[in-house]
Amino acid sequence: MATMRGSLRQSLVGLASVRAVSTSSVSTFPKRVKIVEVGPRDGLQNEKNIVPTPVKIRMIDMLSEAGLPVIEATSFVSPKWVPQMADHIEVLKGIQKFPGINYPVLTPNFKGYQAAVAAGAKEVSIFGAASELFTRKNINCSIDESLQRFDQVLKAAQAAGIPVRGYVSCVLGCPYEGKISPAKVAEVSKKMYSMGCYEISLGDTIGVGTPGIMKDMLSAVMHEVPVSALAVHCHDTYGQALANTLMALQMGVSVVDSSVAGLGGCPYAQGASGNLATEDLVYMLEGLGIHTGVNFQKLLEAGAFICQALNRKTSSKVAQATCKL
Ligand SMILES: CC(C)(COP(=O)([O-])OP(=O)([O-])OC[C@H]1O[C@@H](n2cnc3c(N)ncnc32)[C@H](O)[C@@H]1OP(=O)([O-])[O-])[C@@H](O)C(=O)NCCC(=O)NCCSC(=O)C[C@@](C)(O)CC(=O)[O-]
Repeated sequence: MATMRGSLRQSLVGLASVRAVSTSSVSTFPKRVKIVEVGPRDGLQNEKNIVPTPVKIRMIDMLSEAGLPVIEATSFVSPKWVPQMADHIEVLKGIQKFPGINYPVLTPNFKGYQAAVAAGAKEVSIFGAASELFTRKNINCSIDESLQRFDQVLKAAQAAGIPVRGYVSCVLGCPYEGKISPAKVAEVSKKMYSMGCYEISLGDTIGVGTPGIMKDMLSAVMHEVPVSALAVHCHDTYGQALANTLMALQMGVSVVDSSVAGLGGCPYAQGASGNLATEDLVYMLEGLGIHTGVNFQKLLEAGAFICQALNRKTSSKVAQATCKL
């Protein structure tokens, strides 16, 4: 039975390659997409029960074995604000560092940056938002103040040769302010990019966006930041994450954030549910003939491992489908 399941899974994975051949003439998509796996950080930060550190480490090692090129490992935020990430030093020190894989961590301020670098971080991410109220709820300051804090991190990181990624949250809507104008997203993105972030990840934090809104927002941002420096980060609260990501790919974005098993959510964004599932993203990309370099079987295993540890079902449709086979 196990062998039969295995071979059926193989055929499902194989189906992706068949589709890849039939659609390889689609020229509007990037040839290669970099997946930024955020499961160990975004996926776990909202979990009520503290996930044991060895489980987090094993999850990250399995994701490394699956060949994800970037795995966001943890965040150096205040343990009072996000208790789940309090073991950031142990996690970062405990994981295997595979050659060619980056393990960035979130750093909201200089204190977090210093702690992250001392623990061996080779890349950090700062996280702002296009919404004043969300910024206040999430990192306890205004947008302007957040940019001043980020500037301190960026200057230190630049001096140390450490790349910095920047997040802009609430790009398609805010849990506290509602609609967010594309112009505001473009303004904050431009500032963070000009300050030295090598990449700006645009977050639909509460998953309210639809492809049309994604298109308008990206059009505005692409006037200010080159598309090669943009990533999208879609939560799937309203089931739009894959469609929104597809729109971004069609517009030339070639970096996509996702979370294994569709885990995720921000503790300071009411109503935020999981991210786009990495399994669903890989399945779609391979089906489009877009190379990801991810070992699909090992990715499924990593998802099954963390779901078992959390005692919950996967949110990935593809993982659900392969489980039924
Ligand atoms: C930014 C702060 C720290 C400001 O919080 P604050 O209370 O204003 O900070 P403070 O400077 O006044 O310090 C208060 C205490 O926190 C400590 N502290 C200060 N900084 C740190 C630090 N880095 N690491 C550890 N401890 C820290 C500091 O030492 C002090 O400790 P005490 O003296 O009371 O014992 C806080 O608001 C915070 O940690 N927020 C993080 C919230 C968070 O992690 N949210 C989730 C990530 S964002 C997200 O999920 C969205 C994203 C990225 O996925 C994209 C999307 O979906 O849109």
